[in-house]
Parts: sequence; C-alpha cells; structure tokens
Amino acid sequence: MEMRDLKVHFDLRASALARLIGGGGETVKAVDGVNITLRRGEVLGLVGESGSGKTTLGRALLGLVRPTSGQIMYGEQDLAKLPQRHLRLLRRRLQMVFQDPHAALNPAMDLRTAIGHPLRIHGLVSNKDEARARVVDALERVGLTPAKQFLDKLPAELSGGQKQRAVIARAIICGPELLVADEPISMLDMSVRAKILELMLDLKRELDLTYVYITHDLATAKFFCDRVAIMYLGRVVEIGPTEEIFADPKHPYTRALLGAVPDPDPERQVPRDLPRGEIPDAAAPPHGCAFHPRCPLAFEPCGWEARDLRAMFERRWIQFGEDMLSKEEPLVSSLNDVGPGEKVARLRVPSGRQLSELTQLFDEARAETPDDPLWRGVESIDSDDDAVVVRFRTGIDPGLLRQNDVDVACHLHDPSLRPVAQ
Ligand SMILES: Nc1ncnc2c1ncn2[C@@H]1O[C@H](COP(=O)(O)OP(=O)(O)OP(=O)(O)O)[C@@H](O)[C@H]1O
Repeated sequence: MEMRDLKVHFDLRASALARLIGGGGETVKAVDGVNITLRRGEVLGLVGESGSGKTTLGRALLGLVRPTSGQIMYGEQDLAKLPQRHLRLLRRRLQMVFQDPHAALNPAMDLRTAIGHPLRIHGLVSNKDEARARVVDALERVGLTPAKQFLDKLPAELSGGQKQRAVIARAIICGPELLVADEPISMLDMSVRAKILELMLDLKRELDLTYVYITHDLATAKFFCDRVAIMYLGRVVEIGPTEEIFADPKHPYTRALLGAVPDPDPERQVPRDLPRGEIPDAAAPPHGCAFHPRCPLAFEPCGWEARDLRAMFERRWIQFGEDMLSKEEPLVSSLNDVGPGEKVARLRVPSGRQLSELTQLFDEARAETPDDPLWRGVESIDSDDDAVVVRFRTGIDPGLLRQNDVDVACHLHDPSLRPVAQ
C-alpha cells in the first residue's frame, strides 16, 4: 500500500457570529501530505502525541474517512477515489482493531454472533455450521480456548484482555491482509498488554498480515514495530527502521519524545520533558516546520512568524513572574491581533506609553534570553514614529531528507542550509 501526498482536512463549521461577520470556518489539517509505502508483512508504527493525526491516517487507509487529496494505492486501486460500494467489498481485507475493547463489542451480542458478523456481511459463509466452524477457528487462534466455552459468552463475562482477543478474532475472521491497530493495548491491564502484542505477532506470522500500529507509547513501538513513522501535526517528521530511530533519533521532536519515555517504575517516573509549549492548534499550525516554536535547535529557515513573538514574551513572563507580566503585557498587546503566517509584527505604542519603553523592552528581552531560538529568526527590529517593527526571516517548509535508512524532515540535516547536522 502506498500513500502519496495524502491529505485529510476537516472543515470546521464557522460559529454563527463568525458567519454573520463574513468569516468562514477553520480547516484542521489532520493529515497533511503524507508519503509512506507500507511493505507487505511489516509492522509500521505511527507514533506521536495526541492530535498528530495518527488515527485519522489509520482511518483513511481503511476508507473510513475520505482523503481531501492524494492517493492510497492498494495494488492497482486508489482507495482515495474508490466509490463507497467498492470500498465496502475491500474492507474485509482491511481491518481495524480499536483502542477500547469494551466499546467495540455489542454488550447484548454473544461472541458467536459478534465474531461471525463480518462473515455474514461479506457473504463468506453459506450456513450456520460453516459460520460456527470459522468462529471456533478464530477463537482458537486468539487463544480463547476451549472455543466452545466462549461461543455463547457475552462481553460482560470476559476480562479486558479476553475482550480484546475477541475483537482481534472478529478482525481476522475474514482473512484480512492489513490490520490497523489503534492503541490496541492502552486500555488493558499492564499484566496482559505484552500477551496481546505477542498474540498479534504470532497471528502476523501465521496469517501473513501487515500491521499499522498506532500509539503514543514508544516503549511498545520499540518492541513491536519494524519501522516507525513519527508524526507531528499531520506530517511525518521522521521515518525509518525502529532500531535506527531509537539508537540515533534525528529529528529534534523524535529526540524529545524519546527523552520523555516514562520509567516503568512508577516511583521513578521521568517527567515528560518535551520542549516548552503545547502542541499548537492544528487549525492554525505554525509556518515552516510546525515544530519550530517548541524546538530548542530551531534556526533561521525554520518558519518564524509574528505569532512566535507573543510566545516568547509568554515564556519570559512565566520565567520572570507576575510583576513583569503586568508591566509588559499592555505594551505588547497589539501582538494579540497577529494572525498565522504574518512575517512582520508591528507593535504600536499604546496611548500614554512611550516608544522608548517598547524599544527598551526588546533590548532587555534579547539581553536576558539571548539563547532563545526566536532571535535566530528575527531579521530586523526597527522603530518608526509610533511602533516597533519586527521582521522575520523567510521560512522554508522542510521536506523529507534521506539520512542512511531514515528519512527526516528537518533543516538541521540539510547541508545547503546548515553544513553540519547537530
Ligand atoms: N472528524 C473530525 N472533525 C474535525 N476534526 C477532527 C476530526 N477527527 C480528527 N480531527 C482533528 O484532527 C487532528 C488529528 O486527530 P487524530 O485523532 O487523527 O490524532 P491522533 O494523533 O490520533 O490523536 P489521539 O492519540 O488523541 O487519538 C486533531 O486536531 C483532531 O481534533
């Protein structure tokens, strides 16, 4: 399966007020230009924080959400353009295992009915005995044995791990080629997590399956995946063999994620030390490299914009406290109106204040945090009669660059921009 420049954008409805004043709705770029070739028989991990687009990408692969553009080539067919009717036929070969096994099973349906359901939908059995035999086989494969004892059980009679086994049995019963497993173990007890992953690996070998494994948990990705794709705000920022990515992560975001792996011993939880800031709003992602506002190594071409100035002041106020906030915030209040992608910030002097206060503020901010990467993006700071004008350098969208067996989307690795990778 090959994803080519795959995009899934969601149009959010504008609020009634926004519509009245002529504003359109926002667009969330959940998946924004993904190119991945899925190899037969591999386990590909989609790894990233919440909101990075993993689930949307997984759903798109199964035709559960329509791509906005791009292709999903599956053999000769482009799933992105296939009519629903044809997709339904294909779906028996493309299955999903969901995060929550409790929600995935109808509480009123016994396992015989629930697991056999896809067989009936796809017309793969002609009578009850055949269906029963296939369900028994699936139950045995997932370790719910003796199978006959499980046929008439309801989900409420099963443990969490048993339920997830039943969900997996339902996913494999039609003989799929690809399984998209979306956090399949995150809601299970610690004690059964490894067993479920081991079961999935056994099934992969026995049934010649290919997996897409969606997770924010790097520890299981390391154990389970042949390759991992690290996603950030709808894009793949690094992809390659699991071993190589874990041994030598190249993207600053990957490095930050790996640094944030919690210690399995709860007494020694390592704090999540992802770089400053939250994941930005996917409806108004940062320019250039979307990670640049959080990146400690961001430099000139990474996509600096006027919004980053506001974030720099916020960091300053967090560092230096309330007094500084109340003194300085009114001076730079015009930054509140800055929209995405603006390359020039014009900070007007508020009435009753002096231009010299504003220029001094910039001098102080720069002197006190000279290592803040933001300054690398500032091209000039000038002042005219009633404003300080900050201009930012032009950013470049990072594409994937090949580094040994890994592709990484980071300017640090582009010799034409920075000769030595850091
Ligand atoms: N149906 C939808 N309508 C609007 N926005 C959506 C929809 N589905 C997902 N999104 C948005 O798309 C972005 C990516 O979401 P997605 O669920 O794919 O991320 P994720 O990495 O799987 O996160 P999580 O681990 O929390 O599931 C988010 O900003 C999310 O709010």
